[in-house]
Amino acid sequence: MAGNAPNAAALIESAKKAAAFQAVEDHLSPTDKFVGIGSGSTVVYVVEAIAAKGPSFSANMTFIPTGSQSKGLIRAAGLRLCNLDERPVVDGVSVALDVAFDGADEVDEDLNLIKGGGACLFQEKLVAVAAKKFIAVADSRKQSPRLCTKWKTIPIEVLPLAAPDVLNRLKAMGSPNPVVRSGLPSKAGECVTDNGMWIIDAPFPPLLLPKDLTAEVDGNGKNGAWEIGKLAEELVKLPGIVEIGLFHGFNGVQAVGLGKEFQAQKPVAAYFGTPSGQVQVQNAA
Ligand SMILES: O=C[C@H](O)[C@H](O)[C@H](O)COP(=O)(O)O
Repeated sequence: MAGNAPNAAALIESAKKAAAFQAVEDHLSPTDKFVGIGSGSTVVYVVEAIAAKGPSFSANMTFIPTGSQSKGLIRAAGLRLCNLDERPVVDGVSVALDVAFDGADEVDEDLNLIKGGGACLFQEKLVAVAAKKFIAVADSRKQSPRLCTKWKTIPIEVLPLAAPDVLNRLKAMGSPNPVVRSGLPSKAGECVTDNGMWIIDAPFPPLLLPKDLTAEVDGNGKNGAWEIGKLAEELVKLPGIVEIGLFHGFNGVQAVGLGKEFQAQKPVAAYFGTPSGQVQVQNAA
């Protein structure tokens, strides 16, 4: 019955769905109050999984979006919506999200992420760092030993006015051909983000982890090889860059020990659906 075999696109969709449903099952507790909902095609299944639990499960939950797509998903599912800046303040601090779920374009072996393939990286990072626990959901094509191996560019959100200078600076840092992302085929001209900014896609050679550094390789880009943390540090210093699609550093659980709550960009776990229907879970060490 080869004619009835699911095609590759259908297998990818079912892989995303399996990852999302398993992640929600494992990490959304009935007692959670504030839940971050990311952007992209995999997160659609996160919302589906939450809705499938029935209205009583989420009756006491409030959902925080990462952009207009995410807002629409929350509304369409009949879930309670609250913008990031509108959540309650307790003792002078906005309450932390109990958990946030989001997709990823590439995930390395230390759970660093590239995000922004759908131009939503800025609000996604704000929501991720506001969460005690961040969970990535994806299909297994996104798994990679080092970032910029499969997804070869870093999405960078920039002020449109600054784009020409940022492009020049990125070239000077060793990015061979950074480009402003086009809005085509759906929009003529540049891709404009939910924040009114543009996206630059900057290619870099595969990014090193701290453990890759040696006396010969210091990861500062001089030989074309950047270590993630060093590159991120240089990029965010560039005037005109609003945010970068590298999610790196430490996760929410480690952040508590470091006294750096609201600064954790990395997930505590990534869920990858495979075309064979399995879900592989990559937990933080
Ligand atoms: O800007 C978009 C987001 O970072 C997405 O979460 C990311 O691109 C992954 O999207 P998808 O689940 O469609 O692969």
